[in-house]
Amino acid sequence: MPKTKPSAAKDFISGGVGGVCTVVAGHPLDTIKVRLQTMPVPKPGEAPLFKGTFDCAMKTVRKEGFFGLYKGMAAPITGVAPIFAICFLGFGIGKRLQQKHPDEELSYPQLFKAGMLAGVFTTVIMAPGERIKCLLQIQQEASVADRKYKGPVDCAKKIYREGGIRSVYRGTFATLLRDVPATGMYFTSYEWLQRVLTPAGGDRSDMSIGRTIVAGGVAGIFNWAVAIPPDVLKSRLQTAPHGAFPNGIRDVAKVILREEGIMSLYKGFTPIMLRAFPANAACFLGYEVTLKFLNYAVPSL
Ligand SMILES: CC(=O)O[C@H](CC(=O)[O-])C[N+](C)(C)C
Repeated sequence: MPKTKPSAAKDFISGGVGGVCTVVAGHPLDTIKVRLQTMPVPKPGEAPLFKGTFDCAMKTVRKEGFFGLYKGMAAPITGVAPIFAICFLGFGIGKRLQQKHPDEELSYPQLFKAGMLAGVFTTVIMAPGERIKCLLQIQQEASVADRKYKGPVDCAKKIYREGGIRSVYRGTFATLLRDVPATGMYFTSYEWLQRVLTPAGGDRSDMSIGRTIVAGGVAGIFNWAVAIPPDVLKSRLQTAPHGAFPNGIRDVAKVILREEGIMSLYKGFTPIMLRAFPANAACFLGYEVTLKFLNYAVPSL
């Protein structure tokens, strides 16, 4: 008999709590990342809008106040909780599909496959959620009245009016390209570190706060090491004016490589990596604590 009953409902709820923790811990650096990735290319002799992560943070706080860094958070908070809920649910399903019995320890390639399935599951809401989030994050007008999009619902309505459901789902393939391998990496590295850091004779399923923070933070870094280049392409595609890239991600890749070079595929590297550790340590901690609580309070769920 397994020590606790694995369940889709527990994975879903705990994943949702993990998602909320991720956003609260990581949104300011996510805003900086999107602004660096999408700032206009400076003309010859012109200074770039932001010189780097710190400059972008300082200019944003000076111009828009501290909460400028939290711009666009309503969309991820409402979007990310279900995304992470579905992600952890998908990972649980992916694991159970490969297990012969609930106690069977999966190999790393099997964990990777379960993670990739989770990446496919999340894209249905991740793609439109990211499109809305990126469009809101790049607005730099200080007053709401001057902004094109007043909030996530207004943004969703306007992009739908502009180009229908295709516009809302612009960047779906790019999102799959980013999240399928990255999510495989995410869960495999988390599980690997949990196993490696469990002391000899200890039990991996006994939660340890320190181990979870390290494994979760490093899993976030591994996730983004794979995800950054497709993420740059995705952000550009999702924030471009209607009709700018008729062939989608292929056109974006061609233009970026021709005009800005291969290194531009790593734009936003510093804020991404600075955010990755705390945001994902918070995520897995939120997930594990909630799961432990549910196993204690409603073991039969
Ligand atoms: C792109 C993204 O949401 O990555 C998640 C980690 C993070 O830093 O937000 C991981 N995952 C795609 C598995 C949800």
